[in-house]
Amino acid sequence: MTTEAQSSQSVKIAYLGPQGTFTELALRDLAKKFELDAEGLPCLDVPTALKKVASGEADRAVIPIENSVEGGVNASLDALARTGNLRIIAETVIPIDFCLVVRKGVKAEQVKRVGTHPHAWAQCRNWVAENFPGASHVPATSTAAAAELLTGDRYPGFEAALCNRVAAASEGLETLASGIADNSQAVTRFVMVAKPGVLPAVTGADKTTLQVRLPDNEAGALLSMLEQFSARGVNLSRIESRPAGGPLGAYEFSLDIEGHILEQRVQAALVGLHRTCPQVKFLGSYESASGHEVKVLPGTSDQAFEAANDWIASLTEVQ
Ligand SMILES: O=C(O)C(=O)C[C@]1(C(=O)O)C=C[C@@H](O)C=C1
Repeated sequence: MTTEAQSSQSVKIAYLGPQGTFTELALRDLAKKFELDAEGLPCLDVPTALKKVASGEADRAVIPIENSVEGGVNASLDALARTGNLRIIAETVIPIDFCLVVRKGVKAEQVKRVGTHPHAWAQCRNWVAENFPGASHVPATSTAAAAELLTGDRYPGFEAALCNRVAAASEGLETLASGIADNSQAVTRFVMVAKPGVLPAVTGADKTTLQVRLPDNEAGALLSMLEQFSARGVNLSRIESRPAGGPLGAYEFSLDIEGHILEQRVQAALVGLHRTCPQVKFLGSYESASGHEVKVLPGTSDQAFEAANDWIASLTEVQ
């Protein structure tokens, strides 16, 4: 058998570009971890990166999914749930801090507008308010896209950009400040996505991502969804409500649970969801970046489920 690492063919990985985004840093990190000969395909946005995988133009995509300051990256969560038939196969968590860059020669007092990705702005707005009072945000498709616009000939509508150190090192730019972060602990979680194939192996430190639609207008529907997990000792590490895309008031829940779909307690919870919820999307089981072993509560191990199934079989056996 030839693994991807041994094969001479490179793996095409679509990502939020251009070169020099935090997403590209995450891609390089994942490629190193899985020893992939990665060929990055920079995309304008996350839905485009995912579509490239769905259409077969790319083998994988790397997308930001959750930020410790701003919460879930809605554009990614929605695109992942709607693109259809894609699975998360790995994740990584990257510490985030920013540089404020300008065109060479531009002085700090000339900075009135700051271009960057909305998530980046959310992580630096207090710093900007303190150091550049009155400066406003101009949204860009990514941090590196904002930096790149500053290197062009035309005025991009802002004098400074917030980006990472890689993009800040681009020719023609000058760094006015670095190590910028309203929260010095800020991290962003990125996932690698592929078409369904072989499931990543069970490691004991796994996560499963789901998108669940609740029955409309049913009292206690959220509680009964959560009970499917609690009854099997399955812990949730993230839960977010997202509009279902139809009329006002219809919501889906995007969640990460601890455990792997090949584990019996996770399967039992999914069976319960499937019986009681109009739609359950399985978006992948994969090793968590923390590598922390999942705590399996007494009575919820695979052995406990097998023993219980054997017991039922013994009760129903024809003598
Ligand atoms: O703009 C980038 O560089 C990105 O990779 C996107 C993104 C995000 O979507 O959160 C990634 C990490 C940072 O939190 C800021 C922006």
